[in-house]
Amino acid sequence: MKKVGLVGWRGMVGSVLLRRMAQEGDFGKISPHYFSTSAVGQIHIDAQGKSHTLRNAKSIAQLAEMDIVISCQGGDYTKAVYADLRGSGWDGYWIDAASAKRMDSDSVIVLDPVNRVQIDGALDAGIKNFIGGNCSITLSLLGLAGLFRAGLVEWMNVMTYQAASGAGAAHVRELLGQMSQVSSAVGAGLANPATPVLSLLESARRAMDEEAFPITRFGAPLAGSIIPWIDTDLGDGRSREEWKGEVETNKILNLPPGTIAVDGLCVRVGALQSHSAAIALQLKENVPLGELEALVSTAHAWVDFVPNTKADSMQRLSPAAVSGSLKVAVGRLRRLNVGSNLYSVLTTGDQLLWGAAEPLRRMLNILLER
Ligand SMILES: NC(=O)C1=CN([C@@H]2O[C@H](COP(=O)(O)OP(=O)(O)OC[C@H]3O[C@@H](n4cnc5c(N)ncnc54)[C@H](OP(=O)(O)O)[C@@H]3O)[C@@H](O)[C@H]2O)C=CC1
Ligand SMILES: N[C@@H](CC(=O)OP(=O)(O)O)C(=O)O
Repeated sequence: MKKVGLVGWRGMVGSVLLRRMAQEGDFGKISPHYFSTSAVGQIHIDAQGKSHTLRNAKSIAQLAEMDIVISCQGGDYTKAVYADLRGSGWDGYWIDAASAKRMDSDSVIVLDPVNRVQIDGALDAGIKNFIGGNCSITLSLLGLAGLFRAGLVEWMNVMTYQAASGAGAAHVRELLGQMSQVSSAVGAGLANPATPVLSLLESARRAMDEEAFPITRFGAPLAGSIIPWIDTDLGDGRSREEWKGEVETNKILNLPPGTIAVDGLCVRVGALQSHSAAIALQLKENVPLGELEALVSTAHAWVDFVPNTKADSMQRLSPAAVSGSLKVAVGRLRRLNVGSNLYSVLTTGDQLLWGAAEPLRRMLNILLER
């Protein structure tokens, strides 16, 4: 059995990955080795009740014993160990959720319902690094796979609504802490139906302005607000999250850089789990809505096509409707009245599942099946 080193399994993406691997019986196919950056030597009891001594995620020698390493630890970790691990002569497979190696020429971004051919070609060519894509891009490509496959998309304007959990475990705690402080501030007034709503809003605003309001992680209030910047400032007006849109889309689709133009604003919202994107799609030709719907909904098993009605959209097309499932909901498909062959669409999916853990889990299985 292949020795598989699991790094970052305590984090959100890592925990979801382990849960999915247990659900799908993947642990029966591998010899798992649990690594840690913070609790080396401690005992971990896995989902099967088996006990493991945590190995040192910073030890190149211990990592080099693995046939496959799956890291959900983050980009700083990848930057700290990857080069030394390869430098030590290690020839194993590196599967990673972080962005650090995504755009390197010796890696493939994995999203097998969209680019399985490319993954197989890369394996045949001896590529050893398989990296999960950015969660927003992954979910949009998965939702619109049928349109890309048909070669219909000329450009996309992607405006995201990204959940707090996209930023990591500590950020989720901070958002819940913010919600809790706002809730405490309005609690008594809310209980009294006679309290004027403007006074409730003022109490909430005052709580958000207080010095004790927790904003260490996000840098600004998110509960009751939005944060219109995700990841670093590239200095040209774009955030790094926005830059990823075009470069990753074209790399995933195996197209020369810039073939499909992608741009838009990435915005953090107070959703807890699941990223959404409102997309303006410029198609190369005029396609009847029914045909677009058929292309989108039959692309693969995970698309949930939502008819463009108020009732369906409210019930099925939201983070609340899809969180915790592998469904990628696609709806609000209609023509936009501001140009020709221009359409709107909204995608939403769980960024911890299809947006992060599931492509890695499936890549592991692709390796095990070869
Ligand atoms: N969150 C998401 O939706 C997505 C994340 N990614 C990428 O995946 C990687 C991991 O992200 P994510 O899982 O969100 O990161 P987390 O912050 O949840 O976890 C990363 C590591 O932080 C350490 N950690 C510190 N405090 C805690 C805590 N309270 N609870 C759990 N872990 C803690 C753990 O390491 P240790 O046990 O060694 O201390 C853990 O492995 C990143 O590169 C991210 O960019 C990609 C797509 C989507
Ligand atoms: N940056 C994304 C999540 C993520 O980790 O993306 P990436 O793997 O591209 O850094 C978010 O905060 O929602």
